Amino acid sequence: MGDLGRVPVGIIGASGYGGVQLVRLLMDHPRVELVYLGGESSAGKPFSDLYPHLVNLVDLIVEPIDLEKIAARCQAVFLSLPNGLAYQIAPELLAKGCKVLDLSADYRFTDLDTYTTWYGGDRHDREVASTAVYGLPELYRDRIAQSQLIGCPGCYPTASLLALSPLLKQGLIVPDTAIIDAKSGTSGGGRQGKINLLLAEADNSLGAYNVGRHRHTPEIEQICSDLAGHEVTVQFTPHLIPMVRGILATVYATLRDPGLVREDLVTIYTAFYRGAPWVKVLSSGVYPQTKWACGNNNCYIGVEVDARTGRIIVMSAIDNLIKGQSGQAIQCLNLMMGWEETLGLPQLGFYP
Ligand SMILES: NC(=O)C1=CN([C@@H]2O[C@H](COP(=O)(O)OP(=O)(O)OC[C@H]3O[C@@H](n4cnc5c(N)ncnc54)[C@H](OP(=O)(O)O)[C@@H]3O)[C@@H](O)[C@H]2O)C=CC1
Ligand SMILES: CC(=O)N[C@@H](CCC(=O)OP(=O)(O)O)C(=O)O
Repeated sequence: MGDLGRVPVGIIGASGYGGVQLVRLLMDHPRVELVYLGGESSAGKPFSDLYPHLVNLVDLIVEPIDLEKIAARCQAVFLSLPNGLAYQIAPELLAKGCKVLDLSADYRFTDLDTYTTWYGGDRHDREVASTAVYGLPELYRDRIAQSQLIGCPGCYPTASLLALSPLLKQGLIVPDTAIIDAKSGTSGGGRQGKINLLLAEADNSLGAYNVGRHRHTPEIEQICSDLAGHEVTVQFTPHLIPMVRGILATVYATLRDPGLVREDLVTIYTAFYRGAPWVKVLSSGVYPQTKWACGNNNCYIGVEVDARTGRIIVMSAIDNLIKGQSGQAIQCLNLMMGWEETLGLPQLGFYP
């Protein structure tokens, strides 16, 4: 234990966008002491050299990844690494008594064959992986609280699943009619240099990518199937949009009962998310903007019914780096530690 009952926590992969967002949120968390930041190419550098605006605020130096030392110092460890690394690290940390929150895809799948089909690799950690819980608190709050290993959801799945869950759980839509049209800011691609994320490429441009084959599709389908109680397929199309932060997912599906109107759906969504402090169901006729979610841990949801086509349209807006990543992981840590689910997380962001 650190001082004054604070829990010592570390981040492996602190230099990336997810890592620095975790640093910023954990710095202000009242029950956490940030004691370790780890990395590969950034190891040895003061963290404030990587992010100079944090000078005098974060005085930690990025350290090499030595699991023995990390486990001796940390009670909980966030892994904010590219896919395929967490499963080489998490088993040892867990064996040494750490709680592990992985932000990559490594522990999101109940079926590891699905994982290897989409992500490759050779999983030797099947027993450990079977103990992981999908870190979407709005759906798996109790299981997260009991777990030592959390596979935090991807950013697109978070926005998509929060939009779809009430419909699937209550059998309100015709199976397999869900279409997810989602748009992400460029920070979703991380801080590594990628050509499509250059300003000259992304600015003034909007386009789809990985159409019909994005790796978040099986992740979304896994949770949809769990909610519906039968296999569900979805049509998911991601787009890169010229902004830095935020995701807007617009979800279309055919209603089983064409008599349902917008007000019915608002009532259903409001009831479903009662007790979920980070989901804001908007009033009838109000649709979310990504700007509202920017810098906070909220997911804003607006619903509409088109009586002409018999379809429901649900719009869901999050900050990909907070509710879609670091904030959600901290929400899970809060549950694992038995703290308030809202502790240390921002209610307000940048919007006036
Ligand atoms: N960006 C987003 O909106 C979201 C991202 N995610 C997931 O979160 C994870 C982190 O994403 P993000 O922060 O965007 O990624 P970045 O590319 O910004 O950062 C990657 C981090 O991983 C570290 N790293 C890379 N290779 C290695 C290695 N071989 N060994 C050890 N450390 C390594 C880097 O450290 P160093 O600089 O020291 O080399 C860096 O800190 C990914 O799995 C991503 O898919 C999930 C939801 C949303
Ligand atoms: C804009 C952009 O490039 N977004 C990323 C999604 C980031 C993410 O959530 O990825 P993980 O599932 O690996 O955690 C992408 O489409 O690959």
